[in-house]
Amino acid sequence: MAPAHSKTATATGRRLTNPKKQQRVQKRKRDDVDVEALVQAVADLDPKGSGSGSAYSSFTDLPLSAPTAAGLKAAHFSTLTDIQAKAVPLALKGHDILGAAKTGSGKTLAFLIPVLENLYRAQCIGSDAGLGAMIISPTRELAIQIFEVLRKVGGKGHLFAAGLVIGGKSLHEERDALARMNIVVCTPGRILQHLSQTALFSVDNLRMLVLDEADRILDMGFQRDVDAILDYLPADRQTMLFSATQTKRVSDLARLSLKEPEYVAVHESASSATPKTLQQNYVVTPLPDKLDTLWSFLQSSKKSKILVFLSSGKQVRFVYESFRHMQPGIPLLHLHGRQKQTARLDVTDKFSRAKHSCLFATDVVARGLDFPAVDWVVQVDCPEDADTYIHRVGRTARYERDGRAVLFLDPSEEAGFLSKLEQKRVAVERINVRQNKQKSIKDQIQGMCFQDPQLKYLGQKAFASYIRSLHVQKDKEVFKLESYDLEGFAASLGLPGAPRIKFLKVDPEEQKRRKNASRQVMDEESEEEAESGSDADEDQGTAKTKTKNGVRTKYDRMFERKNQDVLADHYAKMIQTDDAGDKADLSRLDGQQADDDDDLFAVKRRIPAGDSPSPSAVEEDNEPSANGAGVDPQAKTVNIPGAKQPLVLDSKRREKLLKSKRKLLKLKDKGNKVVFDEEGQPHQIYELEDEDAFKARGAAEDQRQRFVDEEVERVRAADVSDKAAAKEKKKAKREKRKERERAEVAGGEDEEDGGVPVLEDGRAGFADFLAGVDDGDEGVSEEEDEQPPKRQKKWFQKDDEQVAKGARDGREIETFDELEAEAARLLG
Ligand SMILES: Nc1ncnc2c1ncn2[C@@H]1O[C@H](COP(=O)(O)OP(=O)(O)OP(=O)(O)O)[C@@H](O)[C@H]1O
Repeated sequence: MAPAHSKTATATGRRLTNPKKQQRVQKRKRDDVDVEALVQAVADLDPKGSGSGSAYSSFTDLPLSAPTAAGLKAAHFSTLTDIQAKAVPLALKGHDILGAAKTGSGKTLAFLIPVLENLYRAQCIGSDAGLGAMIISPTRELAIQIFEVLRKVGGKGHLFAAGLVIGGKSLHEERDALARMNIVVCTPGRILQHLSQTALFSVDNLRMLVLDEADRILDMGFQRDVDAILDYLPADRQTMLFSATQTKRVSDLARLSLKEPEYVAVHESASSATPKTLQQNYVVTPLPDKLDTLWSFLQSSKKSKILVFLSSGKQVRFVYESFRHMQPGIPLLHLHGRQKQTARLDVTDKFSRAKHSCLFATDVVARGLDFPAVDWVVQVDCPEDADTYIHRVGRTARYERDGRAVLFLDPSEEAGFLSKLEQKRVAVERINVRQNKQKSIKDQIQGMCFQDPQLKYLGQKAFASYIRSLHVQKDKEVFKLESYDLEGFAASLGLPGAPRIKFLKVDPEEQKRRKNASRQVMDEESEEEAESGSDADEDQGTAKTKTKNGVRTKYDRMFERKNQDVLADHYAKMIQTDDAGDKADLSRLDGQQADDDDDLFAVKRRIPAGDSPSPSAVEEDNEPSANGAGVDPQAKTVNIPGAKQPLVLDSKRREKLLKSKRKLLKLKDKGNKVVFDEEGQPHQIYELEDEDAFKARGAAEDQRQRFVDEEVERVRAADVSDKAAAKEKKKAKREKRKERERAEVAGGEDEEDGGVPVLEDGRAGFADFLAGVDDGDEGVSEEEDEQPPKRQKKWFQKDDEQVAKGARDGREIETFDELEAEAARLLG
């Protein structure tokens, strides 16, 4: 099989002089004979099984073309799995198929083999033949995986042009390739884009349509795209649907215009809907303790390959970033739908190849992905329904391998979700976490969030998105928002309190109380000020005057806010991006894409329009111009170094202003005079002490003298105690050295006897090295005592003097030139 861009078989009928072309034509003739025989063999095929009525067990039992048989052999596929044995013969005969089988049971080959074979028998090969088969997958990762299997099996001799259309490349590139494809593996959104925009892309010859993870593709999320795609496709085609949790809705089947579909459900009568080799458990862990439990789990499973499911990309990012900082001792990876395509591919590839690793992911990897040898699937956040549970746990225990899965449930979710699982024939057994293994990481996370505002920001986003995910859950028997300990959950994400979420109804009484409380405080304050009879307020403008009247404006509230700079970086960027109409990359932690549910936050500290974004955030984006100003071409703002706010370029006059340095000076901050205290801390000038109070403490000279005396006394006392401490240290060290020498003399007993470890060259080891370091003047080590005293560098000496002298230090003046230079130095 050739990729879409390579040459396909040449049309027959022309005189061919090229030997390669002649060979190809001969092969085609042979193929023609093959094809005729195959068509006959398929017509004779009994889809129910071999002659004796039993299902087919080997691929060699089926009438397959030579290239497909060779591909299967090369990939070491010899026996058919149950779903393949039942679905492939029916599909070869052209039936529409509704295929359902457990996860990891080989459904991909069950539709790929018929695709290759049916197109081969129809000789739908080469660019003239047009597109013969379309395989739709819900995610890019799964589409890539299907394409890889197609290449593996079809790559041994088939001449089809096959391609992937999942986005990530330019439309133009994909368009050119699409025009020549016989088989396309695609995602719904991207293929629809081509169907509606690419003039040369014809689907008139399409014979086969396959929906992998059909129930997902047909559900609400893709409904519009899929319906639009179906409108373009010819009605006369073979349609195949596959999934571990198959749709049976009549409306879905009608949408797809299936013709007397064969329902092939191999595990329907099985006692469990999940693989037999999968061990499934759950632990009840309250929401605030989930991260503790996850951390403790990772600590005890470092030599495993683990896939951890969380409910949203924000959860994934927060857990990944915070755990990464705490270095769990197992390589961490993360994957969610908002990552860039290249990053997603890189992560799936790394996780596939890893022996021991932990991947935090959203449901973007819940379906279809065939990561090799996953030991554990951990569901930290409860899945939305039992089907999602089945797909998630299906990432382990694939094709007869063993695997384990554990589900974390909040006490409020336990009864509801277990009954849903039971209805779907999924049995999970409760286990408890060993208390001696459970470790709390709440303090660590809180500490990290305190130090790193970006992590705290991620925590807030994670909180909001999790609450939203609970809020939008359809199954209210399982997800009862009021039953969760949200304050505790916020604390477990390192937040000082639960952020307020718009859709969470606040008790109206409480809301009223909060409003009135702040007004009361302001009223009390203004009353106090009025009583003190200060006139100063009136000079400070309307804000305070109004406060006196009991009316608070939004400006009052703005100036009352504390810690305004904590998240300024993020909010500034957020506002900037919004303004530019571009939801671009907000994250500076790992370069991932922006989030789109910011509206969930009742942002209490949004930066007012007049305030400038933090300089660092703006400077990063802006290129410096000739006069030092950085221009952001999208936002049309300019950063003026030293100016309080960026200059908005909204008129020609302002653009001209940029060219005049003198005029720019007007925009710059004039600067503030500050006074430094004893500790070197700057203070505003108005913070200076009142002159009268200063005078009341005596004459200035007396005060100075008193201060000097006190300081001298303090330094003297400190000196005495320092010397005593240094003496003690020196004594202890001498004792230690003597002890060591005694030990060496006594026959060099080895260090296993408790002595100080000795390095190979006889030097003392690390412990002794530490003991030899001293910070006091008196504590200089004895070896150093024996060395000639180092010349002290005079505190006023310049470095260049030192360099000039350094060349001559330690030796006599020998030449006349040197003598002259020395004389010049002494004079000058
Ligand atoms: N006939 C076969 N012989 C040996 N291995 C097979 C065979 N068919 C499939 N496999 C292997 O089984 C694994 C699972 O196959 P596949 O991904 O097709 O499962 P699936 O049923 O599509 O799973 P899911 O429901 O999760 O999408 C793959 O690693 C595949 O290589």
